[in-house]
Amino acid sequence: MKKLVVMASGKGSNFATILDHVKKDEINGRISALIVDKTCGAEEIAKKHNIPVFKLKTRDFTEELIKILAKVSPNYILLAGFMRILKKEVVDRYPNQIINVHPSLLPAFPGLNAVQQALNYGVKVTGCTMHFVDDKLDHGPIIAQESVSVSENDCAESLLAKIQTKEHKLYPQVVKLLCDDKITIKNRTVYVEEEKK
Ligand SMILES: Nc1nc2c(c(=O)[nH]1)N[C@@H](CN(C=O)c1ccc(C(=O)N[C@@H](CCC(=O)O)C(=O)O)cc1)CN2
Ligand SMILES: NCC(=O)N[C@@H]1O[C@H](COP(=O)([O-])[O-])[C@@H](O)[C@H]1O
Repeated sequence: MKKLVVMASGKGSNFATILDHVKKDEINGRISALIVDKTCGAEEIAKKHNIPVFKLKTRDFTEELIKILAKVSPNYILLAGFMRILKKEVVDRYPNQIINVHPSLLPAFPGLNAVQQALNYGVKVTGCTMHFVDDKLDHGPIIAQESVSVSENDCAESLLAKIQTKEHKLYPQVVKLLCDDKITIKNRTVYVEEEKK
């Protein structure tokens, strides 16, 4: 049973989806804590389900975060809409143990407002990416991706909704694979052990 910590800053729809799969025993893991950097929807979800919430208080939250993580001692740290960049001091303590979901097909459109970036560029296909987190931004080895088509009448909200539908499918799948030790990595290539038929 793996210990999971989720980090969020927003509504928490990805957190809620992962929690749902954990509660249905579909994932060999338990969410030990939620870490947030602001009052947010994810915090309300955690409180409703009696999951301990740690709220980062300082602007440079690195030392505070290191102490919290040392106390909880997770196997994996799941960034689910956490909108702050983790410093090298944190990332180096948890090699290949921190993952993130990003609303574009990386390396396209890294950073903030990825969905609007894709619309502004005029791409016909975008999507979401699950990746390991390194000390750079949206640069870590890619674990999995899902695509969505961009229609002419899409706006940022409608396109984000399509992308998040795929995120809510992909994120729990990746967490399940991680908790079942079915993901390995060599250099920048991530290998996923296929389900035995
Ligand atoms: N070391 C890493 N930390 C984080 C990564 C990562 O890949 N490496 N991913 C992000 C998530 N993310 C995109 O997926 C992302 C989050 C935040 C930002 C950003 O520019 N944040 C600003 C503050 C924005 C705000 O407060 O509203 C900043 O930190 O200066 C870009 C991309 C999570 N962390
Ligand atoms: N660059 C990071 C980024 O934009 N992450 C995005 O924040 C959303 C959080 O939604 P949620 O709080 O409902 O899970 C997700 O769609 C995720 O891809």
